[in-house]
Order: sequence, then structure tokens, then C-alpha cells
Amino acid sequence: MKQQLSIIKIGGNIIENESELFKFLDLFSKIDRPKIFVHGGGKKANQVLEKMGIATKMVNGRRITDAESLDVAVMVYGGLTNKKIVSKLQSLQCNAIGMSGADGNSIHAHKRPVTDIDYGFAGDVDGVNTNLISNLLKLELSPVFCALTHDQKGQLLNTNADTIASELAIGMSTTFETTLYYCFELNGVLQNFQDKNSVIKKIDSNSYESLISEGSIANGMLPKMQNCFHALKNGVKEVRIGNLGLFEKENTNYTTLVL
Ligand SMILES: Nc1ncnc2c1ncn2[C@@H]1O[C@H](COP(=O)(O)OP(=O)(O)O)[C@@H](O)[C@H]1O
Ligand SMILES: CC(=O)N[C@@H](CCC(=O)OP(=O)(O)O)C(=O)O
Repeated sequence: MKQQLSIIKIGGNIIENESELFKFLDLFSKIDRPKIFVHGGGKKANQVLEKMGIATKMVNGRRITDAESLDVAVMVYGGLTNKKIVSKLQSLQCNAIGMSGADGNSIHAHKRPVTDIDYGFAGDVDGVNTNLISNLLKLELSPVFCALTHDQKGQLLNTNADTIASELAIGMSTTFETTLYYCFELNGVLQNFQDKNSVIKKIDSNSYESLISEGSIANGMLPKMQNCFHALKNGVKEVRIGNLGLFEKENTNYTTLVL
């Protein structure tokens, strides 16, 4: 029987709220099975870009990453955000190790081809080094992945953190029984965005299509849910979307995605 693995991605609104982030890190540090942490930091990158007078351009929830924006992404995601999280986890006796896709060749990618949109230095994932990550887990280290990959030719690439989480979950599913958790500031996917209690308990591919056509899901939730179904179709056992304690046994208020 395969060993269980939890892959947990936290949203930008949690990262930006110091007390919520600490609450989350405390819960994460107490998980007593192999675990991987994934974070982005798009909001922080936007703030830094604004201070530098560089415009933020997003299309379909993805950043158009020119050379200057890539430098900021590397500094914010791989530097400030990743190292802050790792050091806070260390203070909670969780032996975390900060990772970009270039470290240990853990996630390789290619620059997204130009079609009608040129996303610049945005990376589409080609593969995950499951062997290396399994070895880190065997050493009882908890990898903390940021939203950066590389092309194995010396080019760093910016990859959406939701995609990093789903690709890691797919890659690790060959060895582990993997559950993918997307934690953000709400209790799950809402039927009615005005009503924070209207959490949808279960969404399958059919109800997903209806939610899109009704306009009930929008913005960042669209690529997140695409990533959820992509993961389920490719060997990930379970995918949940919800709030901070999403991975706790007693929590029942969240959205489960099924095929
Ligand atoms: N039906 C919905 N239910 C919940 N959130 C939704 C819904 N439709 C759109 N959203 C938006 O999706 C966002 C989460 O996706 P995203 O912006 O990528 O953030 P994160 O950084 O948390 O991953 C929420 O903050 C919310 O504003
Ligand atoms: C290519 C692309 O869009 N990359 C994202 C990576 C960060 C991210 O995903 O951060 P959140 O999870 O906090 O949104 C970006 O630069 O915004």
C-alpha cells in the first residue's frame, strides 16, 4: 500500500496576513505525515512592481512575465516569501527546506510558446523529480516550494503556484497516495459569491461546467479548478478547496472535487 502524502497550497490572502499565516503554519507543522508546502505571493510581487513603477499585466489569472517582472518574481517568491515561511516553520520545529524548481532540478519546465498571447518568462511544467523529493521526505524534511521553475538551460521561469501544486501532486502520485489541498481565505467554492456560507460540498466535471456558464466562479478560481481536475485525471487521489484547517480530520466544511 502506498504511503500518504499531503500537498498543501496556500493562497495570497493568507500569505499577506501575518496572524492568519502563522495560524496556518502552526497547523501545517503539526501534520504528522509526509507533507509538502506550496506558496505563490502574487500580491506581494504586485506591490513591489508598483513601487518600481512596473505595470502588472495578468491574462486569465496568469502573469505576463517580462524580464523585469521575472526578476521581481524571483526576489519575492524564491527570496523573501519562501525564506520567511521556512524560518517560521523552523521556529515551530518543522524541518522545512525551501525549494524552487531549479533546486535539485525538482521541477523542469519550458517557456510557454507564444500564441495570440505572449506570456513572456512563464513556464509550463514538463516534469517533477519525484526521486529527489521522495528522498527529502525520507529525511523527514518538508519541502516548501515557491512559484518558480527552470528550463534546464539556465533560464528561471514563473509558474502559477496552483499549477506547481497540481504538477507536484501528479508527479508524487506514482509513489504516494496523494491528497491535494488548496487553502485560501474562504471555506470553499461558493455557489453565491455574496454569501460566504454558500459553500458547495462537492463539484464534479458536469457541475463545474454549469457553475462557469452561470458565472458563479470567476478570476483566480477558474485556473485553480482547472488544476484540480487536471490532478484528479492524472492519479491524484483527492482534491479539496477550503480554509486554514482544511487538512484537519474534524473539519467537514470544504469543497471536494470529483471527476
Ligand atoms: N465561486 C467562488 N468561490 C470562491 N472564490 C471565488 C469564487 N469565484 C471567484 N473566486 C475568487 O477566487 C479567489 C481564489 O483564487 P486566487 O485569486 O488564485 O487566490 P489564491 O491566491 O487564494 O489562490 C478568491 O479569493 C475569490 O475572490
Ligand atoms: C505565471 C503566474 O501567473 N505566476 C504567478 C505566481 C505566483 C502565484 O501564483 O501566487 P498566488 O498563488 O499568490 O496567486 C504570478 O506571478 O502571479
